[in-house]
Amino acid sequence: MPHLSLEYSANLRGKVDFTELCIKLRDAVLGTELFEIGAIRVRAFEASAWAVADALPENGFVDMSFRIGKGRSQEEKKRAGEAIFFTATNAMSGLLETQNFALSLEIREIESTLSWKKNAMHDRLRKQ
Ligand SMILES: O=C(O)C/C(=C\C=C(/O)C(=O)O)C(=O)O
Repeated sequence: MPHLSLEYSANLRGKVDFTELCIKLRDAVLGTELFEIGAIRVRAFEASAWAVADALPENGFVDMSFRIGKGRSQEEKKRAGEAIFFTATNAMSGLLETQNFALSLEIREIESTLSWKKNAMHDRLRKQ
């Protein structure tokens, strides 16, 4: 399943609407037309402890990890990454204007022989 997981420093709570950001990122992933709707999962986790750069208390981060199945070309993976990063950059443009914020994204491929899944949503969504 394409999993987009965000980790963020707790000092961003209240500064970013992470529910809204997850929805925007889901839309961005879907918009690439590289992933099935029923497979997309986006979520955000708060890090209650962090130390970033020069450790100023106002320093914060959002780190995104996108885990996907194998089979897409390098160009397709780059396109997906750019769509995600563009959406996140727009959503957090205010933070990026401060000198206390870092945003990152990494795409990793899931080894299919070491991955198990059942997804009850495909049947419903493939009928639409
Ligand atoms: O292959 C994968 O694990 C990831 C994937 C799709 C997964 C599902 O369809 C699913 O979990 O239901 C992908 O498209 O990258």
